[in-house]
Amino acid sequence: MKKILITGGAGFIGSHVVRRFVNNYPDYHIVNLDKLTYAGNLANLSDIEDKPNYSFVKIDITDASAINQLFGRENFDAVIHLAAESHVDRSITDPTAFVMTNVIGTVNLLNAAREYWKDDYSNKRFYHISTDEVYGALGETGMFTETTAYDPHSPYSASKASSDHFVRAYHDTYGIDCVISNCSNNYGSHHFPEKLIPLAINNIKNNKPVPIYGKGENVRDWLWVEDHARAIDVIFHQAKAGETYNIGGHNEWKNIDLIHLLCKIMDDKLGREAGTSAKLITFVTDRAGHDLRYAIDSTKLQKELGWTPSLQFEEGLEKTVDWYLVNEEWLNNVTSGNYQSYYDKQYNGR
Ligand SMILES: Cc1cn([C@H]2C[C@H](O)[C@@H](COP(=O)(O)OP(=O)(O)O[C@H]3O[C@H](C)C(=O)[C@H](O)[C@H]3O)O2)c(=O)[nH]c1=O
Repeated sequence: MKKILITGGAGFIGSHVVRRFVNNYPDYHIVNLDKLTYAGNLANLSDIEDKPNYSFVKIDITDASAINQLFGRENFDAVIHLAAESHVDRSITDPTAFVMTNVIGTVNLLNAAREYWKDDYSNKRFYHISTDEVYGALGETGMFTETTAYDPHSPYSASKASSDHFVRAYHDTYGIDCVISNCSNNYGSHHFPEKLIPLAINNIKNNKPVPIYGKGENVRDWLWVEDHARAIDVIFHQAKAGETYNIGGHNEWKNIDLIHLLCKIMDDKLGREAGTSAKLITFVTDRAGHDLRYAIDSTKLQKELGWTPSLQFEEGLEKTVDWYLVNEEWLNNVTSGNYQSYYDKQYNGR
């Protein structure tokens, strides 16, 4: 049985990866490591938490000794590293938290891999999940490829760029089998409502203003989170050591156009008169250093490993809205801060 450490498994993307691996690979044991910050929520995994091939450990990756003890106790075959501070706005107000978790935390994991796998790196794998924001910003044309030079602008993207560099350095210097993927914006279920799409869904539902930074002209490439989890599965199993893959939806939207589409879906779903939700759109002060456009070319992943996105955006957005409307309790819990009590109830004393 393979033992795989997935870090950040209680977060948005992480929980989709954990669910996929636990369900699809009964012969793997998945250890989910998460600090359970405001954005980590074990309720995201309530459907798989009792499976025999799943366990959870609450650890902060900035705690090197806790990481080393874990590696000493468990004989991991691989690490899929998703744990990160991920919200660009928070990185602008508190950059140090991003350096600590995203840079120091990643180096702590790499050091543990280096120490505990040193007898034979060949059968191990360290897979770092990263972002397209490391490449910087595009004008109106062009796309990021795997050879685009790094040019991060926000403290968040600078911390992810730095952690990518460390992962490559440990591959080149110590020979650890490392793989990196850089993905575009994700959307789907279990997304903490501070990011654009879930925040807008929550605000529209509650008749609150939907804040659009600047003029809403910024462009993002949106990918359904389950397609990202499938890409991670494919890359984890098939990529050669040292490789990097870009992952994207080939699905660019200006923020304002996306929000208008979302408002239309919400009007339909909530039985509101057409145009009601759009009245909530409120233009607010722009994000500092706001990157104009991200667009990512995933041809390499498609050609070499055969992955393509499965879901059309309009359909995926509707599915996402449905999920939030049905899972009102989840949304109320995360927005009221109650979700921590879920952890206390489920895991304290175990
Ligand atoms: C929260 C919010 C955002 N925005 C704008 C800012 C961006 O142009 C766009 C998406 O913002 P969001 O914060 O949802 O995501 P990004 O800043 O693009 O970054 C996200 O996608 C990448 C790949 C990651 O790697 C990040 O971890 C992830 O957070 O909407 C608004 O106009 N209003 C709002 O209230």
